Amino acid sequence: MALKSMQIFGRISIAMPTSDKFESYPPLFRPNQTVDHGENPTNKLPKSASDYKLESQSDYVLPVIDFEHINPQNLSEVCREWGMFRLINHGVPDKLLKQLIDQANQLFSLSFESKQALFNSPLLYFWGTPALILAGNALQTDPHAQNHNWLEGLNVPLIKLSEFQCEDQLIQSFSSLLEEYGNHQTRLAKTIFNTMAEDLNFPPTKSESYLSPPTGFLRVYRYLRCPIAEQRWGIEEHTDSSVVTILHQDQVGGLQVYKDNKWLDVEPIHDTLIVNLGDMMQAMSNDEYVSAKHRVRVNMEQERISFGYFIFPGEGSVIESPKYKPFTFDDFRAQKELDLKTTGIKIGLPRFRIGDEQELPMED
Ligand SMILES: O=C(O)CCC(=O)C(=O)O
Ligand SMILES: [Fe+2]
Repeated sequence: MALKSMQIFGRISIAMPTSDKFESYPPLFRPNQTVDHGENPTNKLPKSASDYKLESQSDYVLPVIDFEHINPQNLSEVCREWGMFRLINHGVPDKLLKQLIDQANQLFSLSFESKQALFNSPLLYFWGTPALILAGNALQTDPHAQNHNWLEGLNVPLIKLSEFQCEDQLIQSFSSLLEEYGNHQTRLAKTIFNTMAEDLNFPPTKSESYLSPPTGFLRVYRYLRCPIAEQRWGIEEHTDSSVVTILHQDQVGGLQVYKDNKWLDVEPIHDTLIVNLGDMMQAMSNDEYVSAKHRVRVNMEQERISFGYFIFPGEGSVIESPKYKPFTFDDFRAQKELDLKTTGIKIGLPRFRIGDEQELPMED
């Protein structure tokens, strides 16, 4: 078998058979390679399986919202209680959902080197921790960082997709699917947001500037098989910074939501999407709605594909609600990036909530 020698991050060299099925993995995530992944005490998974299994299926079923018959009262309750729900009758064709997963699988199965060479703006390839990436601008994480998420992905700003042409047939076809999918996501996000805006009595000018379709972007993820799945996260616990996030996942599972002090599995159910509210929505609602805390587990046997759609307020739109100092999404993002750099964690809304400042870590 042909052997290929590779220099990883200028530090460690490994020999890898070219036909190795882990050739598609970023080197850091290949099994039996010599990088010491080390302990990760702060993010270590609890040992007890019951911690991440539903305690009682009947008490904790993720609420369902029927998009075709959206009931404002139901939606309002779910946004206040959970900040996450399952969306049915969403009108995104089943065929499109399947093709997206199939083609994403094909693309991610290419060798790591091909993926690095093939993907270019607006489909930016990354691996590791996406929280450190600016929307639309893939920034590589420190390869030696211990807290990297066990995934690779594509970051795709929708606004740049319509003019995109690529000679590679698979990428061209995938980007057309993403564009069609993105249009559906915008349609869904607008209706869901407008229903919430009515419940919260936003003035019409605020409603318009609080949700801006040109800011929408997609993340296509492949969570990788992980030999130390008990010690690593697909994505560690977080809240999204968006107004609204919409997720499409394959049948593998791994997404969990935090509710009433428990982590609950968000089971994959065919032909349903998962919607969660982000920090912007929580602030706009003056903390009446919840930005749902969630995380993704990895496993030893299977890769997992998911698609996230994220939408934000318009540029310069000032979020005003009694519990918060007025701020824009740009202010929020800049603060988040500063916090990540100086403290290693996202602090998020408490940075802007009146009265919370005293309790927060100081910036360097
Ligand atoms: O892959 C998933 O199911 C969730 C992804 C996620 O939480 C995120 O991208 O913020
Ligand atoms: Fe998320």
